[in-house]
Amino acid sequence: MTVITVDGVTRRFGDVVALDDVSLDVGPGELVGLLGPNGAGKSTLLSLVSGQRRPDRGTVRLLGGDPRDAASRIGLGVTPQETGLPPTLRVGEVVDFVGGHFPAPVPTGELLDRFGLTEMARKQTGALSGGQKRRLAVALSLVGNPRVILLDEPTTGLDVGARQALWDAIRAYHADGGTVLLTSHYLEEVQALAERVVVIDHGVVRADDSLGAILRRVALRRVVLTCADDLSAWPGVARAEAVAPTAGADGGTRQSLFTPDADALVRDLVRADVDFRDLEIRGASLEEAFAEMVDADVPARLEGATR
Ligand SMILES: Nc1ncnc2c1ncn2[C@@H]1O[C@H](COP(=O)(O)OP(=O)(O)OP(=O)(O)O)[C@@H](O)[C@H]1O
Repeated sequence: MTVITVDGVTRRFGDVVALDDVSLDVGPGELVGLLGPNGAGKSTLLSLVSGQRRPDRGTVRLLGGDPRDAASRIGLGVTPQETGLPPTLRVGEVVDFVGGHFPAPVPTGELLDRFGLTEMARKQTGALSGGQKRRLAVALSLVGNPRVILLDEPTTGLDVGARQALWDAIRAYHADGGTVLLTSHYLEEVQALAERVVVIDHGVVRADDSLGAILRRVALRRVVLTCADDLSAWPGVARAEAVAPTAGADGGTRQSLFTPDADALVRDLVRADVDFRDLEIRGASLEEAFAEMVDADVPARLEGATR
């Protein structure tokens, strides 16, 4: 049985199509990173899975049931992007309160210990730092001993140490068999945690693959040159695109060759005496390459980049 099933889901807000025919299955014990730029539709997808919203079209199932039924959500823990903690309640009281809604909550002391919050148990949440609040918000997703957790940008705004500590807690939950669907803007975060990565942009799933496969895809470098031959099938070229205007003033086609090893490709082309000119190599950072992956208008961007 899948833990989360999203099938052909479309969700609009007025004229904005936040999700456009999205399908996604998450199996037991998976740790899936949902990666995408601002406004991609990540939070909307989580809100459908947690039953806060209804899809306009398509179906969403959570642990075999309708997420809008409270019974389906007994096995669910959620950390939303923003958490409003009651400022005058103490940390321990908030954990007790949320845990009280579940049949078999984690004992408060144990949960606080796991998240390094023991010393703050008697502090009012209004007195916590931003990082401490975030830690508490993620801890609260686990208080009900859930089978699956949804984390919306769990470590945004945290310093390196706090981020590592939260990652460790998420990893520990996963190692115990828990299922995790988390969103992030940060490749680094997804890289640190996820086994599977779903890239979403403009409400559309652009890629859904293992972390390794996604990283290989985004780690490509771009070799731009003008050549009379089509080099798209050259060894080492993973993908090729014509760059508009494709024809140079004195003939040849301007083309972008994406490759994991730009140096080796250029050496090969020189050795084979391929007649190319105006060579440019753009070393894409992971961020740049990721942006390229979600950019539907790649040829236009490449044209701009080669000027
Ligand atoms: N309640 C709402 N009313 C109107 N439009 C909304 C609402 N919620 C989301 N949207 C729109 O739907 C689209 C997807 O938003 P969503 O919050 O799901 O994206 P996101 O990927 O989570 O973005 P971010 O990374 O910035 O949190 C955006 O265009 C957003 O403006």
